[in-house]
Amino acid sequence: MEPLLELKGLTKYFPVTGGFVIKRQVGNVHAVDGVDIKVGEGETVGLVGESGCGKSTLGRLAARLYEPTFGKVLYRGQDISHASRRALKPIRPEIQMIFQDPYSSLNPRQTVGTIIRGPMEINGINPPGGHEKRVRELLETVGLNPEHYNRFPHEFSGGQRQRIGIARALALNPKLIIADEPVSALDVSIQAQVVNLLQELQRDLGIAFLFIAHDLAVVRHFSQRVAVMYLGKVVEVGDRESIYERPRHPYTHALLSAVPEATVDDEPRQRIRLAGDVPSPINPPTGCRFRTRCWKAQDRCAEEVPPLIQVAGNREGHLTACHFPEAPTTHGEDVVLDPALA
Ligand SMILES: Nc1ncnc2c1ncn2[C@@H]1O[C@H](COP(=O)(O)OP(=O)(O)OP(=O)(O)O)[C@@H](O)[C@H]1O
Repeated sequence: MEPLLELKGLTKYFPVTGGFVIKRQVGNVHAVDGVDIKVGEGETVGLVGESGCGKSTLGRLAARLYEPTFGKVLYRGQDISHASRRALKPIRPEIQMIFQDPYSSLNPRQTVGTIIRGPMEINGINPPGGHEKRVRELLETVGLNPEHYNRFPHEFSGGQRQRIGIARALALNPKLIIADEPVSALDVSIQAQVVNLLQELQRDLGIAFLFIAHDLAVVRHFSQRVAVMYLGKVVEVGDRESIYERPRHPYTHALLSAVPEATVDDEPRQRIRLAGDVPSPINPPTGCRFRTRCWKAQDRCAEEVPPLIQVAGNREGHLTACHFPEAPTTHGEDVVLDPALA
């Protein structure tokens, strides 16, 4: 079946300018570099990686808030990579974004009712029974009291404000929500409640999600598939079990080692401390971008970009971009060990 969203070789460079008097371009920030991701109808794909690896840029490209430098954004098979504002108009309501900081994305001078009905009014949507009735229904859907229609954002807690942002995104009956770190700013106890709400929306309304987070623990229960990003590239992607139980990329291992409950063969993972800092995306390392921090790196890693492929021992659909992947764990019966890797 055709995916709802397909990103093909998606690339975004931001120009870096220099010079005091005459500004000229001296380089590029390689924020997103040749990313392929598919999101099926009603599916949740988690996108994880450290700060600065390009997750937000990718989310904005997918929502076509940014225009790609190279590559394609296909929505229901239609190439919208360079579509004009007018051509995007009918698609915009179907792709909504929710952001990390609910407070800054809500106008403090508007009531909750005005905030949530705004997108319907702008898009000329007149629900049966009127806007107010629909807003009250949406407040209920996201677990808020419909009687709070006339309240202002400052009267709500952080978690409740994120629910207001979610209700506003739902007002246009989206098919895809790009959630950019939607729970990172919330207390840990509140995070689970908001993730549960998103999960209910996915189940009850069939909404697909591209769920962006910096740690693997948050996306674990919610995502059917997970893509791991490092310095502008996807280094590993696969279904949830493959990523959490049989990770092959050293970077995925390092990220998982920071998740307290993650285990391999019921043994807790040893914490992996990565050497050095993430290199600059202005001048990323040649070959494999992770090699400067990788304990397995060899000469080949500096010379050849590892393709994102199904390396020996991976299950169908589990792709890894590494010349020297970690051995698959013996966790599952169906893992075929490559003698060269065992
Ligand atoms: N508008 C811009 N102009 C120039 N550089 C940018 C712009 N937006 C992002 N970048 C750079 O692109 C790289 C990727 O940024 P991005 O915000 O996409 O990463 P991220 O993984 O979402 O990080 P975070 O979790 O901290 O938001 C960073 O080096 C960032 O500084």
